[in-house]
Amino acid sequence: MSYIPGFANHIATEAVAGALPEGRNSPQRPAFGLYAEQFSGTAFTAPRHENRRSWLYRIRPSAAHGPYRPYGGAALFAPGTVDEPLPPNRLRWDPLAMPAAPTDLIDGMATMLANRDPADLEGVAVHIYRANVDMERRCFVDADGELLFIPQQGRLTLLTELGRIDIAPGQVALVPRGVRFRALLPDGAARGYVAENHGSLFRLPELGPIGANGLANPRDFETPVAWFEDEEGEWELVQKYLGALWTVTLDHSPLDVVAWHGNLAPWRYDLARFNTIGTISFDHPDPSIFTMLTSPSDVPGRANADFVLFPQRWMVAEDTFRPPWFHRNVMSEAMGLIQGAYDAKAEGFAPGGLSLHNLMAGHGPDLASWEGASTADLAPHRIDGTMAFMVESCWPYRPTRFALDCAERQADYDAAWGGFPKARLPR
Ligand SMILES: O=C(O)Cc1cc(O)ccc1O
Ligand SMILES: [Fe+2]
Repeated sequence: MSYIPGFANHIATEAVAGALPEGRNSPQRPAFGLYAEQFSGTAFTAPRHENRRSWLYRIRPSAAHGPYRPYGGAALFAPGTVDEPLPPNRLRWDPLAMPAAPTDLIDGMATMLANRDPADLEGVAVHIYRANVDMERRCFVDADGELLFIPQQGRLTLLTELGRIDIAPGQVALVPRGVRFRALLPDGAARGYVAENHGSLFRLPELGPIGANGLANPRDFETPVAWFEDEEGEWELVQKYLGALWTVTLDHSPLDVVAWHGNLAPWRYDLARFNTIGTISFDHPDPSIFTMLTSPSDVPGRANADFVLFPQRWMVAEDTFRPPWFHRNVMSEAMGLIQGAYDAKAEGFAPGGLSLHNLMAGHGPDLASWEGASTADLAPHRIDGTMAFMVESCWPYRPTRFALDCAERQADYDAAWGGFPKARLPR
């Protein structure tokens, strides 16, 4: 399976020679009787540099379906968040247990945190998936936002309308809003995170004085070439729409796009390609230096969602407390860990776990990390074998009922900041 490098480039690809019209989008009779369909990710009138759309040439129009009915499965996926007053508590979870029964990616999705209503076209939700069977004769489509898949355990194959994406822990993939797909699990079991962005599309951040290169470079994003399946018989299509799940039965696989062109398409990215930038003098920079993707809000500089990476890297700062400092922010921080240990949390934050430090919550290094980093010899030191991430949002997150009540929620997270010695002022 091959991929085309670049971020949001205009691509033209066909799985059958002659399927893609030349020089026009909507010929009177597309080749082979294919149906031409425009697929938009932004308003028609969005500024040119933000405008994202593709033209799909498919075996049947995606309009060919009956009425959707409420979907009875995936009880933990998009159940809504608790509406009681939200205490200003920090929250943390151990990795969620793998399911005992056969469970595919969609039924294995547990929504943990969300903010805003998908109908606002703002906000972001954080889900965790645990799955052990392939999606067979079953597809999923999210009308509520683009899906950033962050595997933590086991490979994922995403068979999407616009091509096939293979990812493993250490890689991420993005499926745009409205792209139908099904997921296969080559390792039999998989766990990971999904950031669902209801707001403006994720893009690469501005680089300012960093210059023309650095952080995630556009050439390292990979978009799959056209791929399709021509399958008949009963197929289920589950849709997430305005915060609820719906199902419809089709008489064919909806993954029937034979050719497409445009700049709205899924991609994958290898996190090892991230060009991490940090201090070579003193002080720990703000975590915005680690931004891989950003979804701006309407307020300049205040992200609807930032996807931020904390990769393995060298720490060389002189006369500096090197891990993240103590802080309280107006932004809200959901964090996950793909591999290794996170430098601000010596204890209790396991790969596959999740934490939430919401609006103005005091947080930072736990006691053990603070003790270690305050007394460490400041020779150059490499933080190895780690990859943490943050989904930072200007909208405070609310947990779901499941997130609050599940056995994996740590009852004693506040203890991470217990036992700090009092400062000793001169008498
Ligand atoms: O809270 C965290 O661990 C995330 C974080 C990391 C960092 O390097 C600086 C600030 C920050 O919020
Ligand atoms: Fe933080």
